[in-house]
Amino acid sequence: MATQTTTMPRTPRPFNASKPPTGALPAIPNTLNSKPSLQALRRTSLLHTTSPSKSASHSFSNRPQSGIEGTPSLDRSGTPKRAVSIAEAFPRPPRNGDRVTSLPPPSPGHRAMPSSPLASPTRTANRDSLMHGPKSMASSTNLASRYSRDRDSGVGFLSGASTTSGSNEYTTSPPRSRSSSPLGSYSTNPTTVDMSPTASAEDLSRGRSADRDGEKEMKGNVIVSVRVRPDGPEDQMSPEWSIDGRRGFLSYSGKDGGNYEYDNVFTPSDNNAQVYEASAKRLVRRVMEGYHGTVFAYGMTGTGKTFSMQGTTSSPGVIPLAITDIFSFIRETPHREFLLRVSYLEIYNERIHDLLASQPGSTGFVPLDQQTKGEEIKLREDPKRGVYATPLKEEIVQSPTQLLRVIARGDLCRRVGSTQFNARSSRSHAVVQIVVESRERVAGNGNMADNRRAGINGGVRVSTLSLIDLAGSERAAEDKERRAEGAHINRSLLTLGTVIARLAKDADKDKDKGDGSHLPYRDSKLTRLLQPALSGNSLISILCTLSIPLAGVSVNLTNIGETINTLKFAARARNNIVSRAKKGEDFIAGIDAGSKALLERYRTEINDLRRELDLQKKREEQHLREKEEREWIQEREADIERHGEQLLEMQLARTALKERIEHLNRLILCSKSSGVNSAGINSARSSMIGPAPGHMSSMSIRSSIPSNQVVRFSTASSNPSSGDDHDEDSTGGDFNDGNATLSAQVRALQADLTDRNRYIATLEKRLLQARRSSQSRTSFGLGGRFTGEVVAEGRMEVLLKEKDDEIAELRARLDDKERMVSALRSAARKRDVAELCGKRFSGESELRSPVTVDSPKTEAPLPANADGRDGLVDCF
Ligand SMILES: Nc1ncnc2c1ncn2[C@@H]1O[C@H](COP(=O)(O)OP(=O)(O)OP(=O)(O)O)[C@@H](O)[C@H]1O
Repeated sequence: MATQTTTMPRTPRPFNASKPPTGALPAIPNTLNSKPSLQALRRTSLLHTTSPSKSASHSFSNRPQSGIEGTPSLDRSGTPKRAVSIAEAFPRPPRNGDRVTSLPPPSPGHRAMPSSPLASPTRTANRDSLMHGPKSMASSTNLASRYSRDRDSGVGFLSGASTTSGSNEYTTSPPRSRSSSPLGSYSTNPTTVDMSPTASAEDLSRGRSADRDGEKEMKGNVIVSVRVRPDGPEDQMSPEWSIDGRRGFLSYSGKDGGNYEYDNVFTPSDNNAQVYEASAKRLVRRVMEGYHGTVFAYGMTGTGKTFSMQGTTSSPGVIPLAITDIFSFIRETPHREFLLRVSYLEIYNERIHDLLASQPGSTGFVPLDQQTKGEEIKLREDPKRGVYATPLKEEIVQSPTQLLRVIARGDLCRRVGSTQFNARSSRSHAVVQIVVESRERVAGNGNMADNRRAGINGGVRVSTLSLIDLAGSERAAEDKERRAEGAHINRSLLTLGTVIARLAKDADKDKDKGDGSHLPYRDSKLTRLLQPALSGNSLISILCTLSIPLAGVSVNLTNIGETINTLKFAARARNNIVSRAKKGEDFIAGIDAGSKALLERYRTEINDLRRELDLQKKREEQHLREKEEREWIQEREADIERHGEQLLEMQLARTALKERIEHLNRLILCSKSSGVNSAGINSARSSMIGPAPGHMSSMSIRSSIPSNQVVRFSTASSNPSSGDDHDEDSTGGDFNDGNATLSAQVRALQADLTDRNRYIATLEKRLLQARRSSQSRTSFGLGGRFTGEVVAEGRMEVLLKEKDDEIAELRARLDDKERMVSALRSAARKRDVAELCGKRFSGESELRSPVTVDSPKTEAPLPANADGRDGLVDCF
């Protein structure tokens, strides 16, 4: 026996690769002791066939009275069966078709099955073909919908199209469920109809309808199926075994044998697709509608649990088919939005490991003790969430491929070991958990406000689908490690059996309480994890796998015992588990879903992010506006600076002008002073001095004459002794060269005046331009927007006004100058005249007496002004 372990990906195990175990197996508590005879079974079968309508009429009234083990009537005859079901919420799948696998075996061509599981006819189809004659085979989807229609019409099973396979003939089973009996001998099964406020209208109407006529078949929330692994051709099976797949019966006539009835009995010829269709498909769809659902495979090692749950590439099992259906449902339900998250854990040697957080061995073949495993997971209990494992990695998945990939990754980390019965035996219980969150889709952001606007009050609905592949029960192995693992596996399975066996008593005892608090759920991690499902909060489908020996093959009694234990386990589960599963309420965000519904949290987060995005956008716009404003301000500041520079320039020009004017004034005064001592001038002055124009000019000029110059003039003029032409030359400065110099000064002054006029005109023009551009910028729509600009504009106005004033002043001065120039001219003319006269006069006097020449000098010395300046100034 190989004892090596591996983390290699699982590959399909070869058909009949292992033999059934022969070792001792843990005993399952047996609360059902009777062993119905094969005759009783046959009688039942016969009645099933001949009077199908009875099933409906006895749906709720009687418990089965047959001696079939697994029906509560065996030990609690007459006691109402406690199986609870939602009205149509989790309907039983159609019964098996013509799958009676009892001796004598069917004809060889009877079980010809199509190779593709999805395209293959289902058992229900087979049944249909038998009842209604051969018809073409429809797709599995069509079959499902037809099944649904028939169920609603009360027929309970497929009708209509079907197919024959070769020359096979099939019969359709009558509508029935575990709560119904064609014999009319089943005890009453008090069925709980989910009339909770969250039940859909469809559910309610179905419930009412079922209550009303009592003829409609009520569907159980707990489906128990048995699958027989093919150990060889079915017709070579041991004659002690009889399988009626169509009716869900299985009997063993050997030692400790009995007759058993289940919701489904799958023969070796049934493939994975058929198993899924009948045992899990409707559960999966109900999970999508808001119910919690649990599917688990139980059975002896090597009997096909993993094969049924995972399947192979060519024959996908329950898990991949469920995943396909989940996404089909999402596609078919456009008015809701979904969020799926998946976790994958294993219970190995009573320790929980997160398979999604673990790393598989890189070499692919790593001894168990060397396999890297993630952090140990603890189980916690919460009133809302029930029992859950934490911390557990959950991955959000968006497509079937992604989900399958995640699970495949977890599979790589699952502990697998070689045992006597299975080369790749699962050494742990593996739990895939898919959490489905859904909510009504609304236009807008999908927040609660949008919901209210759309008239939708509901929040997020959360449901969980648990798909569990249990480790197989096995006898004590020779290998120490395998033995230790086996002990843990067997102990947990034993606890599971014990809990299930005591569920019936528990329900009787704790009708009021019903919390199962005294049940040994805590004795193993497996039962603790399954507690919510076993205690009634979940729809359950249990698939028990077993292997039936071939005829003539020596049978190990231990194997037989283990097979019988599996059958008993299944029977008890079917009778004792009571499911009160209700559709999950829609959690309103912030109340219940706060910690649970990721969808709501994501929606809230999306809304928050959207708000943040809007805010960001606004901030960006604001930033852009501010930037533009800054740029505008900078432009204005540059303008102001430019204006400032221009102003400065103008100020400089003005200063230059002032200086020049002063200079010119000085020059003019000097030229006047040059005539101070001249008699001609003095005499002319008396005629020049008029009260009117000269006075204004003199006042104006005097005001701008520096006092030192005046003093100089005064000194010169107050010295009569030296006041002759010669003296005048010495004190007259640059212009003391007589008449010619005076005319030159006048010309220079005129040129200067022209220059200044031109310069002032330029200044005026520039000022005008500056004012205009400033005004146009201000009126460009931005004027007055900012205080700084207003201030700047105000300052500009003031400056411009100052400039205007200055120009006016300059103009006035210019006028003065012009007047002064014209006065000078006329003075020059008079002087010329005076000189001429003087020359003539002096020529005559020279002839007579030279003394008279000095007379003008003494004649009228210029009176000094009050400030001591030369009085000559006043002649201007
Ligand atoms: N219905 C079936 N049809 C074809 N092959 C099957 C079927 N059931 C099981 N097998 C084969 O039997 C072998 C053992 O099956 P599987 O590993 O699924 O058993 P198991 O119950 O999971 O065992 P363990 O508890 O040791 O993990 C595999 O090779 C598998 O391919």
